[in-house]
Amino acid sequence: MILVSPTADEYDLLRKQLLERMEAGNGEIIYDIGQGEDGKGLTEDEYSASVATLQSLVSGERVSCVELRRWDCGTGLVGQYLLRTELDHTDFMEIRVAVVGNVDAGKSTLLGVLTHGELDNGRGHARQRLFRHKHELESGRTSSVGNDILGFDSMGNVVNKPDHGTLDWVKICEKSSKVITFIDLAGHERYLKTTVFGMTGHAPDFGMLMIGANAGIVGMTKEHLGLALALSVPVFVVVTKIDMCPPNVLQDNLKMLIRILKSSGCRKVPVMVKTKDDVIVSATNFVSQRLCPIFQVSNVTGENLQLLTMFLNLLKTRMPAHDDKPAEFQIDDTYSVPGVGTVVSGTTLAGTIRLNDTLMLGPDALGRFAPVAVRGIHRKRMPVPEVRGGQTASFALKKIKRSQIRKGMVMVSPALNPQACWQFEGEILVLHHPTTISSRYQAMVHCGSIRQTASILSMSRDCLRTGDKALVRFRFIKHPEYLKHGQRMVFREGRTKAVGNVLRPEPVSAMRAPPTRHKHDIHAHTHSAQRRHNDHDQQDKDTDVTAADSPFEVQADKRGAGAGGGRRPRKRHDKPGQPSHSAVPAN
Ligand SMILES: Nc1nc2c(ncn2[C@@H]2O[C@H](COP(=O)(O)OP(=O)(O)OP(=O)(O)O)[C@@H](O)[C@H]2O)c(=O)[nH]1
Repeated sequence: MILVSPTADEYDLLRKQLLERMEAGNGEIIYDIGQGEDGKGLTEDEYSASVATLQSLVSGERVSCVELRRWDCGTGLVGQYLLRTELDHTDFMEIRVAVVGNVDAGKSTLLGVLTHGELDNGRGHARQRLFRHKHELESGRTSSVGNDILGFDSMGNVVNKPDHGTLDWVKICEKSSKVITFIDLAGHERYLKTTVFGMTGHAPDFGMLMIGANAGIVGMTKEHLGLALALSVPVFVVVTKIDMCPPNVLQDNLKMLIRILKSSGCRKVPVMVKTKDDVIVSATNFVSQRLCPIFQVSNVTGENLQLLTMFLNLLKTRMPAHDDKPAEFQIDDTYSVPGVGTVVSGTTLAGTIRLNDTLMLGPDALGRFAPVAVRGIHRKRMPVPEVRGGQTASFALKKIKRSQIRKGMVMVSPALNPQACWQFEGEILVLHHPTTISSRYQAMVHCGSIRQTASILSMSRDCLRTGDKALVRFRFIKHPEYLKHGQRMVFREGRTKAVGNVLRPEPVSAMRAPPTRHKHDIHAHTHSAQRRHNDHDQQDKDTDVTAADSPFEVQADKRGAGAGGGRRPRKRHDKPGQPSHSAVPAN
């Protein structure tokens, strides 16, 4: 009610609170009108007066104010407004969405339709623009991690305007207040390594799980959903091809989807998004990770695509900027650009990196870091003077060969005195393994943009089966890496999958030779870990997210199966994954 006719003091207080909220919300908030302390709505006049006050509060602040919805709550009018900062043309908010789902679910098609604003013909017309490799064009299958962008202005309008079928990224970024980067991950099992790399190395804020309406939950769908859950990436589902699916098949597949989402392995609250109100409610509650909005769309008729677009416009990044901390940038790709030289792309995990800053690049094969100057910065191909935590970028580097840089390396502030490690201790949970894992077992560690085989030196248990959790000491087999406590990791090889956290990197002196392989003792941890594990020493079945039947256990800790086989609810032990980015050629 205070918005209706505030006194001068109240007005100042409202303005102060609003600007604080805008800052805390990284330049964007949803403002409620009419829901006063008495719980009553407003009359028409009161509502208009409140909106006028709100507009006056943000005037002079370069903030857009757009009505999202207004409705009668039974006792009067209430409404919600999107307040978004109008950024200057070199800056924009950045949201990364990993696009996953089985082959032929329509991933590339949906991205083509969303970013080019032109519907598909059902025979692969829209996806043509997105393919990056010749063999993809021929087979229609995505094999590499691709990126596409969708820009929204401060009013929430899409700014993508293809010119003769091609999009000018710089123009999109200049006009945008918010840019959604879609990380199009391969759907085929053969490219699972790429998919996992995309999910860990490109730091998605959200996962968009695509399902073909008539195919339903097939192939890699569960695997991809499981991966997103394991990495604590909130997921929304887009069911495509509703134009060509018989209603009974669609209903059966939706039922199956809901059953899986609600199962003890997922513990999600599915929400069918059918109206604008559903979009606003789901978008505003989405970061909580519990909610799983489901959209049913057609890329051919365009049905419900406007709801999905509105949802994307309202998404907010999950990645804290930490821009007052020392700079940290993780490299997920390298390029050689004629006339520019070596270019690296990746994600700024913390701090602010400015043109001509000198950062420490490493670790090399001996674990060393070398100073390197940043000669050019691009965000989504647009030259910018600086990049902040949470943002992806490409840097042009001087006097360094591309061959000296590999994915997984970092560029960090010299103040961090970075150390590489050959070995580290992690706590892992085995999601699936056909038999048992023991010491010396080797598999690929994915951690941020690091992707390297590591072998198990020792474990807090003799062997590990599906569903087991343990402290494990790993050693990289090729070169040392830069790791940090708390980083999320995936350990996988074929159908074997484990997820966990890095607990203790073991830095080595940069110049010392790599340690020889020997079994290390981690008995100090063994007893307490063993005690914990005895608690939930349990069944080794159905942790496999690829299992075809019944609810699956993605988080796998199937401890606590009570009498009669019922499972008690359990706590997620996961923390949000470490961020990263999408490989964007700099020029
Ligand atoms: N009728 C109809 N066809 C669609 C729709 N969405 C996609 N398609 C068609 O489905 C086929 C597969 O779509 P893609 O976009 O290549 O599928 P994908 O998931 O990207 O496949 P991968 O890149 O191999 O992972 C294409 O022929 C599309 O034209 C839709 O909503 N309706």
